[in-house]
Amino acid sequence: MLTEFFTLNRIDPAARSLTYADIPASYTFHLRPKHWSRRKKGYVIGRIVFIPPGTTDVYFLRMLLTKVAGPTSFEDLMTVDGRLCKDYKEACMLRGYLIDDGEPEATMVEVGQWGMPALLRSLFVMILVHSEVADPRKLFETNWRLFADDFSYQTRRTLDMQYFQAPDQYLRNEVIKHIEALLHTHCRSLDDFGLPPPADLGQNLVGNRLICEQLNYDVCMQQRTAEQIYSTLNRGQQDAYHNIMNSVDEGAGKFFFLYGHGGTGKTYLYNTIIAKLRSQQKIVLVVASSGIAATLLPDGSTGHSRFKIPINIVKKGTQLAELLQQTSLIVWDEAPMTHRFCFEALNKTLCDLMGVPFSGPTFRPFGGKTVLLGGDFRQILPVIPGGGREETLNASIIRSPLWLHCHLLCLQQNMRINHDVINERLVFDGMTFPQWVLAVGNGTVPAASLDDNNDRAWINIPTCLVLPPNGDSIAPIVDFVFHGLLDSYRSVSFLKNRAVITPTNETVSRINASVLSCIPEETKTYYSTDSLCTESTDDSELENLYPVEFLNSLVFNGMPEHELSLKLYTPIMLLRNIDPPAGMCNGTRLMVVHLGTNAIKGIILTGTYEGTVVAIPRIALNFSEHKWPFTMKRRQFPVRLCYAMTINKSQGQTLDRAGVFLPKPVFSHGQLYVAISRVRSAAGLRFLIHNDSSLPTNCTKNVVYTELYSELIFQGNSEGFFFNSRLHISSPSLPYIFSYHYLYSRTWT
Ligand SMILES: Nc1ncnc2c1ncn2[C@@H]1O[C@H](COP(=O)(O)OP(=O)(O)OP(=O)(O)O)[C@@H](O)[C@H]1O
Repeated sequence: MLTEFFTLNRIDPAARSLTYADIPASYTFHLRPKHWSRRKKGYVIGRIVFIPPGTTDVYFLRMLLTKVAGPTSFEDLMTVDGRLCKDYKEACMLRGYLIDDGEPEATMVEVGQWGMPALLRSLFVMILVHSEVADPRKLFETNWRLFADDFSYQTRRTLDMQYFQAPDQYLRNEVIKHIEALLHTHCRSLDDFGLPPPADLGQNLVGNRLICEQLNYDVCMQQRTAEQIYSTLNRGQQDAYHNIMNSVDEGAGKFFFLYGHGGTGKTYLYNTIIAKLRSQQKIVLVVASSGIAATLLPDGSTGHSRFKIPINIVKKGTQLAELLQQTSLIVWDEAPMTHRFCFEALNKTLCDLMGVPFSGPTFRPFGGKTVLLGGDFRQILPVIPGGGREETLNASIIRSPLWLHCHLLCLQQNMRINHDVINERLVFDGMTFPQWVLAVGNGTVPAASLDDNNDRAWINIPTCLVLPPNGDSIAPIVDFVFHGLLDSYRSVSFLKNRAVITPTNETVSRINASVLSCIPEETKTYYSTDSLCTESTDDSELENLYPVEFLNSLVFNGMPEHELSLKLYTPIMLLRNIDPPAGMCNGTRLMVVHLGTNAIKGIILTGTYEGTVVAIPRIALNFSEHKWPFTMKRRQFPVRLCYAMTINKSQGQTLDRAGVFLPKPVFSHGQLYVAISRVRSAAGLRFLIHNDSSLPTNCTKNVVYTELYSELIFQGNSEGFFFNSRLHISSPSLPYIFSYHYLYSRTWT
């Protein structure tokens, strides 16, 4: 009938004054052949099928047919002032049949001033259903935030996270779901009004506590922090900042390594980037290789615990998988001390989760996530039990295939060092103390000339830093570090700033026992209960072969002693990450303030949680070693006295007074550098060296795997600013890199 109506309008000028709805009053429709002819008698009222208001095309076609007189075709209906509209709705708009959204919009704004979100949602639906809103989608997009206020609040209460800002995507979806339910009560649907259906967001928003935790930040505070720190960044930090932020903003997914010696402001830069991204409601996962470094980062945790490396594989669909998928940036501090397999495992996990192939032209490191590793390769490298130089180097991230994709960012300006009189004084061979520390780290201190020894690793320690030995007594170093112990042994500030540092656990125990014996407090001894882990063996005979007394005598790396003797006010160090979010990490130092039967009460001495009082329970710890055919379980407080600590444990600690006791030389890369770089000034550092009588007492070994540095930077060819076709180096003073000695001697000045 409609086609014939158009035909009639083309041939009969009289019909052109009528609309489709009017035509039956003056014309009759014939079926064979189909056509309209002028009505000769009678009067008929035309009726067009009712179509409820909405956004469907037929609704607007119907509106045109009831209002436009004499159209000659569908195109003619859609043409307004000579312009062919894209659809009937637009034609209605241009012809002025639809009310301008100004009015619904004004209604929303007005009621928005006093109405609650639930009321606004109902109002919106009423307007949709009962008014002919020209563009419901636009009205929704401009107002949905008004409808969502109560969802934000409810989410915060449910999660008990006062700063949690539910992501827009989640809030919008909740609004859509509620509006859909309201429309159903009017027998209408979202589709009727061109509104999007609710998305299936799974459990990845408020259903996923891991994600919520990463969004529970006061965005205004983060923004202020980011702005404030950003304004103080030095040039190198700014360059690195923009490189990293661009990668996140553009979704470029670059892999960066932030390289700089201690004090060049790596942590400062991480903090700026983290605050900026968190202020934008982006997820940043912040981890460090050691628990102690993790406590220095905002909401940091250890890489192993965060990514469940290496045992658990992150399965798709789990909360952790969703968290990783939604992460914008991963920051990993102290990366050089982590085995490259951990990064490779993370790479595979992320590739798997992000659907990126592990190899080939479309491979993207870490599945296309921006990853920022950082640290100082002069420090301790991954510890490989029984491993030598090559095994240690092979475990470094530099030897990983991932390194070829790395963008190396260098920080060179030391922002920490005290340029005080003592530090500026020359200590050795024309070098000031800070220059000498870096030269030790770089392995560029001249070799000592020793009569019977051609090992060039032996170096002379500046004599002003060496204490004269007294037989094999440890008294000189203990006296230097704990000078005034009897007056100050209860003082937190005294204890937190000093320690003896030495390469092995054996010497640590000896020094601890010696200092403990001087403390005028009662000793309390805790004995561990040791057993064989039944799950580790089927051999019931093993229990007879290895009696409990034997297990009590065993000492494993990182294991608390069977006989743990403590006194009030002694400093202890945690040996396990028992509660990282509360600052109780492997390496955290505390002072004992109560020795209970089942718990030890302590005050955290350093880091973000300094001054916090905590309780430490006994826990069960499992240990195994290749040479024993069993796993041993020891139930004990996971602590050790820490008047002295091993060099490896001292990494990350800052001290005012450190005594480096070397009954034997260090044995691994970076140990001497880590030991001497714990202090801020030469005045706080002394050595006690027990060498064979054939060697001078100011002479010791410095183990530095220098090939690491050449592999770090000098790999491959040069390509403009880049040294390797894929290894990119960005540094404001790149030419200095060609002269290592010059570079590192410059950085302290
Ligand atoms: N741009 C800067 N302006 C002011 N102070 C800064 C700046 N950058 C760093 N600092 C300060 O310098 C000191 C060292 O910085 P930071 O701890 O970030 O160095 P780092 O490279 O992480 O050192 P480490 O490797 O020993 O942990 C800190 O006290 C920090 O506040």
